[in-house]
Amino acid sequence: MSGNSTVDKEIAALKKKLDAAIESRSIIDDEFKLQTTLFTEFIIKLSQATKGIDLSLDNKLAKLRSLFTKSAPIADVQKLVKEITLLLQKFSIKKEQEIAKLQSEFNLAGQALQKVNGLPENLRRQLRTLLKDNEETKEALAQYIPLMSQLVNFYQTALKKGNVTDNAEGLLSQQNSNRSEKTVTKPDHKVIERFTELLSKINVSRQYQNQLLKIKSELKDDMPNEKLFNSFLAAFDVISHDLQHERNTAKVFLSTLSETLSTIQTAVKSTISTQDKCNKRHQKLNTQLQNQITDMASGLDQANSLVDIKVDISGKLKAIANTLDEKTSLESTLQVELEKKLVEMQTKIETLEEQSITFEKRIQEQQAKSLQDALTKLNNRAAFDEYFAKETVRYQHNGGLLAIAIADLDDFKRINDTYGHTAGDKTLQVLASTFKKNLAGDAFIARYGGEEFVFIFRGFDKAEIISKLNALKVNIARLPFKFKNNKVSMTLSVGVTHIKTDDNVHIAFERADTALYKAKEEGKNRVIYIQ
Ligand SMILES: Nc1nc2c(ncn2[C@@H]2O[C@H](COP(=O)(O)OP(=O)(O)OP(=O)(O)O)[C@@H](O)[C@H]2O)c(=O)[nH]1
Repeated sequence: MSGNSTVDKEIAALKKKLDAAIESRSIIDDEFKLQTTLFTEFIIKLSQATKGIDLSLDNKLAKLRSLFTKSAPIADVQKLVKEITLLLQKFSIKKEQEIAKLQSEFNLAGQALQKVNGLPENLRRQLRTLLKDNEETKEALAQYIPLMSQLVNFYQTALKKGNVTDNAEGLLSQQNSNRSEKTVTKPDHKVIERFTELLSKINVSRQYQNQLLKIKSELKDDMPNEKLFNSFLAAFDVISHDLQHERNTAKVFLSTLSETLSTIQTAVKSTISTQDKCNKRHQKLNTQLQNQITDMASGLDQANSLVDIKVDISGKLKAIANTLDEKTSLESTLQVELEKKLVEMQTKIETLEEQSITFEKRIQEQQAKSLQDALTKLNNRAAFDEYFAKETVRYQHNGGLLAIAIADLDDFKRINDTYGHTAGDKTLQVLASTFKKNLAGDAFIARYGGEEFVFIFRGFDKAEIISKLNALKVNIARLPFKFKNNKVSMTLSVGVTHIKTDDNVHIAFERADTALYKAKEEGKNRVIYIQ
């Protein structure tokens, strides 16, 4: 009896375990299905954005989609994602070469247009600027492919994470191991951090910037995986729309340019042939007139009476008048035709002019953006490199005073970790505008990266620079930041040095960096100058 009851108890316990296992399995299955759907959606969007770029890329993406629908092993998916990443990277290089080719074709077409006679002077000038700008710009389209490649890389990391914890546990999981309780899968904090940084680096047209900022502001450490996936998809949508927009702008301009060129070519050809025909017709009419006049003269010789002469002359004068009418009408037809052609050409040129203004604006916008930090709107690192190199050369030629300061926020990681990345971003924006308010007239200001900024001073001695930087430091510490109802103050450490005659940009930068390191070591919130 007692033996039976023990067996019953064991059976009941086993059944309970089995039920729990079945339930936990079904939760895992549901979640995996959901994440698979989101990933498949991402692959579809990636396929749409890259469609037609490369046949083997199209095929691999289609294969990836089918692996997902067949719930293939995650190792196969990873292998394919790796291949796709490599292809995108290869394509990024190819695309750059194609853009260079497109630019040179555009230059040739533009130069041909410049040679057309009668082109309005302002259009000629704009074309010259456009051609010059075009030589230097290749950012516009080239930036997208590496972005896609980064996003795919990102997914690969996410996939690996899923694989490390357990192949069916989810793509971005940091799971709660108690699966019998219904838990929401949370993404890894690092993944959100990297995604946020990537979003900060993406430079899209103004009209799409707010959409990216919105996506970024919605990223939170405690957001569920599916929401993060939706953010990936949304970011991808924005990038792909921007790419489309970019392609369209360039396409519209180039097609207007080629249309105008061919209209001008046709008009010139047809004017030449009309002129040719008219010349022949003119010659014929001239001969006719010549003959009529000769005929009139010979008529005079043979006339017997004044009446005969009158009749003869009046008849011949009528014929001459008719020939002259014909000549005038031919000339006016030619005039009308020429005017028509001119109006047609003018209209085309005006359209081209409008398009070239739009295109020029886009190029200028792209150029400005390629030197501007997307988050703070300060100069970016590329702009700093260019400026610092130029100023150093100038200093080596002309002498004077040139100094570089590197400023780094103290304990900024704490802001991110405690209040989130969006709060961190806002902080960086407020600091950037404080830098501008305090130093704009005195220094070139740039965001070097992360929470590091650089200032270049020209014409100030040690005491003046230290006083300016100390004043800035005090103003930063006074900024009234408030996060989640907590008053927070930020401090700044700065390292600064003057450039010396035998310095190069790297040596000077390193000296300022050493000064910054010293400022951090000595307790932060200070300015250190190194000779
Ligand atoms: N919100 C936000 N954070 C960023 C961005 N770029 C870099 N960071 C963060 O800046 C922090 C830098 O941390 P650390 O290098 O440890 O520096 P720190 O906390 O300021 O410490 P000290 O420099 O020693 O005072 C990291 O948390 C980065 O994620 C950005 O664009 N936005």
